[in-house]
Amino acid sequence: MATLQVKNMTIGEGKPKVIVPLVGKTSREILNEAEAVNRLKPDMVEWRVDCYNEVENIQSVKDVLRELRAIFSNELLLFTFRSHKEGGNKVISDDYYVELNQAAILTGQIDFIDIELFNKEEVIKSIQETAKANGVYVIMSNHDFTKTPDKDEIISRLRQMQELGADIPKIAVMPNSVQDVITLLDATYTMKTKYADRPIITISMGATGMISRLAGELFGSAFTFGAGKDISAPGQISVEELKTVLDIFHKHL
Ligand SMILES: O=C1C[C@@](O)(C(=O)O)C[C@@H](O)[C@@H]1O
Repeated sequence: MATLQVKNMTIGEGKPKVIVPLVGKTSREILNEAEAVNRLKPDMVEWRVDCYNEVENIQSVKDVLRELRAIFSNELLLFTFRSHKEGGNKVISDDYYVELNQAAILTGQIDFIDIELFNKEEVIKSIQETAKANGVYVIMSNHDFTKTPDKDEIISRLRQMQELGADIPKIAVMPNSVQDVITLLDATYTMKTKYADRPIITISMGATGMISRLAGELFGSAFTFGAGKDISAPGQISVEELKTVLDIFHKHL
């Protein structure tokens, strides 16, 4: 599994890097949250723009992005519109999904953009081309909030993302048993050792899946999401606790 160098961060080696989501609803809430999250010293900050009540106003989105960049001048910034069908907060049209993501890329304020795999090919292509042309890296993602697909299906989705040219393929799934967590970890390790030629992110959500957020250095997940002011998905623990465990793994591995 090759690493990816972005700014001064080598992604895919050593400790998993910590991403903290921003899930505020108003501009004010988001900026207050950002100040608090900044103190946690995350490696990357994810703005979950689907939580923002003005997400349908491109100018407001751009204004918030400018302020976020000023706060997070050293951290990587990830822009994510999570669709309603994959656990997000708002339903928007394909056209607006493309327009919003392209506008975010063109601000020059973000480092990464999230594009969901389960989109029409032309939707993925248009956003990806804009990202490439503007030096923005693509995390391609897929989420299942109800179950864990089998090992082959998890691997097949991650490989599909890789074939589509994602810089970082990512999958988050919900376990209904401990065996499901083992399936996710098994798929992750097989991906890391057999198929991945770039960093990947894998998550088993909920309390049962917590180990997947802690042991990425062992199994092969390059990033892990920690809770800032609020969680953006079940199973996220505080950044402080998360970093403690990541340090323990790193020290002894
Ligand atoms: O895709 C992911 C992963 C996530 O769902 C998690 O389980 O930590 C949290 C989301 O904010 C993010 O976009």
